[in-house]
Amino acid sequence: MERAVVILDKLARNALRSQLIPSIKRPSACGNHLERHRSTSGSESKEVREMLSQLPLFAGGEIVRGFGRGSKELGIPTANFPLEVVKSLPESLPTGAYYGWANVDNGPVHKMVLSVGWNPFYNNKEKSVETHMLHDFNRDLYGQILKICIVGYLRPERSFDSLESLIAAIQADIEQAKQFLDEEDKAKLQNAPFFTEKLSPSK
Ligand SMILES: Cc1cc2nc3c(=O)[nH]c(=O)nc-3n(C[C@H](O)[C@H](O)[C@H](O)COP(=O)(O)O)c2cc1C
Ligand SMILES: Nc1ncnc2c1ncn2[C@@H]1O[C@H](COP(=O)(O)OP(=O)(O)O)[C@@H](O)[C@H]1O
Repeated sequence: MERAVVILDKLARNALRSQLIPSIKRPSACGNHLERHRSTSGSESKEVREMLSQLPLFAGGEIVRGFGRGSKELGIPTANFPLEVVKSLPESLPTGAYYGWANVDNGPVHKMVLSVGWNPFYNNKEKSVETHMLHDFNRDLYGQILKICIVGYLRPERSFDSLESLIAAIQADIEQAKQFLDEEDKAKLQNAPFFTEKLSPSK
């Protein structure tokens, strides 16, 4: 069984690079989330710029069990990738919240938000990559193949004073993701051939 693969679609990446990099200077496309970074440190801005140059990123693999907190504690279920997929994403991809597109077993493509990191609120020991699709599946998805297209970055991961604050932050991520993904250059990525192709082994 092909357990985990990651595909970085260079063509699609190059196609978007020309649109995302200038948008750092023109807040119209991705201004909101980058603004949050400008207000912190200069080095973070550079890191965000470097990260954006790698988007979009396409990845896929089997959905495995996490800690089961997403649906029970947060009311926000997340589909977790195995460690092989987590490790094969670029190391320079900063931890934090992202948005993009996702599908399961080559089915319909849905908007999604994504968490990359150690979940400081829970102090996880392993890095995880977790996708919440903005779709009501009403069932678990373990063992099925998740494909994602990471389109943009929202914010760094952080700890929170309370579970309610963590949930509120993710809900805010979801609202932002919905808006950004309606923009034409981001919306078109939901039709990427990657979502219907057979997965090829890790490159
Ligand atoms: C969009 C998004 C943003 C997140 N941001 C944070 C964060 O800033 N800090 C944090 O500790 N966890 C964050 N999480 C991760 C949740 O804590 C995690 O999904 C939850 O613990 C469920 O994990 P599980 O799938 O292992 O049960 C985020 C999750 C999502 C989907
Ligand atoms: N909209 C959705 N987005 C992502 N995963 C979902 C969704 N709906 C159901 N699931 C599935 O729900 C199950 C439970 O999620 P969660 O509570 O986060 O557990 P885990 O920590 O094992 O991932 C997982 O199999 C997940 O794949």
